[in-house]
Amino acid sequence: MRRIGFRGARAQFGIGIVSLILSSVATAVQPLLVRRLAESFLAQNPLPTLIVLLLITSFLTDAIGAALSKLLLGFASERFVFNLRNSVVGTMLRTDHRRFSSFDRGDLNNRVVEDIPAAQQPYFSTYPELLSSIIVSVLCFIGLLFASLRLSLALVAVLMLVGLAMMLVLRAVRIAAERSREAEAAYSSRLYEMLYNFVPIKSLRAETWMLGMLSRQAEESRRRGARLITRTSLILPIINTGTQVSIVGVLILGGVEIARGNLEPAQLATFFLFLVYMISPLVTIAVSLGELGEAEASRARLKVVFDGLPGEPGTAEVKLPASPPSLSCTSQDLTYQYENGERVRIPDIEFRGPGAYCLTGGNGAGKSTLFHLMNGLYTPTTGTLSWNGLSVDEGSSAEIRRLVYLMPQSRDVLSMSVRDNLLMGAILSDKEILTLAARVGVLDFFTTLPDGLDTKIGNDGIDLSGGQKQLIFVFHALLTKPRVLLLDEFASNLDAPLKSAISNVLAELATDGLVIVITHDRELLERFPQHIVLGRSASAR
Ligand SMILES: Nc1ncnc2c1ncn2[C@@H]1O[C@H](COP(=O)(O)OP(=O)(O)OP(=O)(O)O)[C@@H](O)[C@H]1O
Repeated sequence: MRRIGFRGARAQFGIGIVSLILSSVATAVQPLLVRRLAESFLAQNPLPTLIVLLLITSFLTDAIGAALSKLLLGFASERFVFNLRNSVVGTMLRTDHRRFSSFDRGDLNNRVVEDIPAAQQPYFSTYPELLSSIIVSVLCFIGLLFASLRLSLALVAVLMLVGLAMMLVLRAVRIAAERSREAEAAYSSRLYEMLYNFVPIKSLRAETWMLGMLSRQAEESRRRGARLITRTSLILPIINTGTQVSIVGVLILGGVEIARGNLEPAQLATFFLFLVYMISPLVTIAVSLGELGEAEASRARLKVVFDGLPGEPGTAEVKLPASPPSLSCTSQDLTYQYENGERVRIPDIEFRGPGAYCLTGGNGAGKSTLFHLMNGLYTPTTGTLSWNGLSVDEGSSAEIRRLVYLMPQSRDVLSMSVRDNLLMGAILSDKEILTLAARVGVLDFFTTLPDGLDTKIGNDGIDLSGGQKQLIFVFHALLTKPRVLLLDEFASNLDAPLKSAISNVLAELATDGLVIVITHDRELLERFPQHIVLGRSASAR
């Protein structure tokens, strides 16, 4: 994860850290220089030019170094988020469909949007702040040791007690942060579902019920968030009390030491100066360690995505020829088991191309499952399915999907232009799109769009009817002209003339390819007389 995130950001990160170190060292030498200046004033010597120059230089280095490091680390963190987002989304899109289905989509959305920015926090904010604070604290502590060994040892004793209390609190913070992130992600998933099903929820008057479900999840998230805040809120009081006890202790003990003649007032003043310079870094160290616990919770959630979504195995060699003289798809003892244990048995079937088939059968007979297997999206659990003798398995599935196009039963248009929805990356001219439109008698639909093919669909653009959406899905399939086209209920929303015109295009595709249509539509069943019926056993008629 770190390797991917830092790609292209290493130089900015490196210079940012060097600037930070310079700035921290410049901060830590200031008490020393101030002490020298004060001593010179007390001795009524002339103004020590070198010390003054060094002090001014240290102020400037401190300010410039701190600003530069903030800027460069900020740029590097944006790059880190960008790299990780691209990588996670790329992994999701390339991953095995079956593994992907076991993830909750709302939760995945939350991991990319929320967890990635949270997980970058340590590298670009918390660790650098820790580094800077440790440098200043250590250098100031060395200054303290030189000013008074006894007072330093007393200070260490107080700091150790504070450190112990901090460790206990930080552990509690980390656990609470993990639980809080999980609760937030669960809320995000439920919200995602509500937004996705907004229309059915409204139309079925289920708003109150859905609000209740969301409120319960929000309440859980609030409860866990409150627990995290309770624990985090202990950090500052512990560090403040520790600081106050240290200051008061140093003054009392220092006074006693001066009275006993063991310490000079100037030594106590120097000790005090170093202590004051050390307080702010110590507070930062404590707060940063608390933040690390929260970032760790996000990092663990991202790790699950990286580990749980392995990419599909690539196909080293192209095994299925793009244009064989004939095509055949056969299955033997084929079964597919879903994540929930549901096992679908497919009777032995055989499709032979060129040609067109209708695939029919009762609800739940396994038609869509068979299409997903034929497309390589699913791989057989037992038995075999093969294209021209090439078995559908993990090694061949990506290659099979290159030639076998599946238009699934349920999908939605993308909030992009009509052209993007039609082509989805395919490179085709407007003329090719409009020629097909003219052929199936829907040229008017495309030419009367407000911005032509650039018309946006969705919030900023036009809304489409169910049939118009289906037209766009079918058009995409027809324009890409695959060798094998699997259409799952493509005609349910299309009017009779359009259905008939599209059937003609399909018949033409079937002259040198294979077209299979899942349908119960009488006209289509008559138009494509080769049928395979899935039931208890498949039968070809
Ligand atoms: N994602 C899934 N997870 C678990 N089981 C599933 C899933 N998809 C389908 N099934 C189960 O697999 C069986 C076959 O479903 P499939 O969708 O393939 O049937 P179908 O013939 O296409 O049905 P229909 O005509 O109703 O669309 C059904 O029993 C269904 O419950």
